[in-house]
Amino acid sequence: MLVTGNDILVPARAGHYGVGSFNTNNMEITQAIIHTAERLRSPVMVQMSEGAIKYGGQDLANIVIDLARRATVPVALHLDHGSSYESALKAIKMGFTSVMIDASHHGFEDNVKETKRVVEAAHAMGISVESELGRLGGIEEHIVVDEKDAFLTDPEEAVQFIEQTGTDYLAIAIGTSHGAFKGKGRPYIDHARIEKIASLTSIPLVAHGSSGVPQEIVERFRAAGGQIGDAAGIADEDLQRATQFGIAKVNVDTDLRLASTVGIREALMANPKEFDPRKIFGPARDVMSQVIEHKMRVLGSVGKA
Ligand SMILES: O=C(COP(=O)(O)O)N(O)CCCCO
Ligand code: NA
Ligand SMILES: [Zn+2]
Repeated sequence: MLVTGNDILVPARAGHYGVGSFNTNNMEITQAIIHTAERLRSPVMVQMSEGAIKYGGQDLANIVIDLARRATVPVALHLDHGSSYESALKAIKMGFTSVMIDASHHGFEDNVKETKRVVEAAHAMGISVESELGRLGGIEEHIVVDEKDAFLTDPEEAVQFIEQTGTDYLAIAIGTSHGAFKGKGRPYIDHARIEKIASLTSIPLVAHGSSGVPQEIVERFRAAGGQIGDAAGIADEDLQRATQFGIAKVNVDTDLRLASTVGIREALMANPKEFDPRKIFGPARDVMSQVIEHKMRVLGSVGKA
């Protein structure tokens, strides 16, 4: 069933488990996400970035909404990294049940102002809101935040921000970053900071940049002709620990990008004569399902629906 982000995340925070919020850009990714959630009896969030909306538009949103409506587990459709009030409202008009307004690149006051505006409008329409305080490293889609500007979320500021905006859930910067290169080897996750913020707040917390970049997938990517440098993601045990202490929504995009590309490359390498798209995109769906299953088990959301 199609539900709001709060319907999924409030129980997750209370139950000390995480729920994956997976980015989609086409039908096969959407099927892998929702069918795996149904098979494992797991709630799930499907998210589209502004780039995905540009790429697939209402066509893609309708695929998600229809699969979500027919799903036997709770599914929310979430706008990832909404960059403006207009973008958030447009997504709600498209049928999204959860929207992020990411004004984390502004100063505190402007972030509060921008976020508050979206919260008021979204709540008037029964839609949940995610906002962000603090800056991840890596590339935040439309913003390049290099190491020195990347700053982690201040716990006291988080309390103020939540009170002043009414945000339903809050993305915090705790050491993760977007993309396949999250740090030399194992990225540093500031667990003390997560636990401090969680002890001062009661709303679901969000971890961006939470792909694990499994080495097995990276090796298969290279073996099938892919080129990638020293890729590293968040360790399973770091993610497990974070979900025990307040992280309820966990964003995953890179793992699906790598998994789908592995499926496609392996299919084409195995049979150069193949040109049936079902034989090329089908394997992508299968590899993504395996990666999604692993993530749901790590987060503890299996059987929670
Ligand atoms: O936080 C994330 C996903 O992070 P990750 O790159 O670790 O999958 N997202 O918000 C997805 C969009 C960012 C570009 O990938
Ligand atoms: Na998001
Ligand atoms: Zn993100």
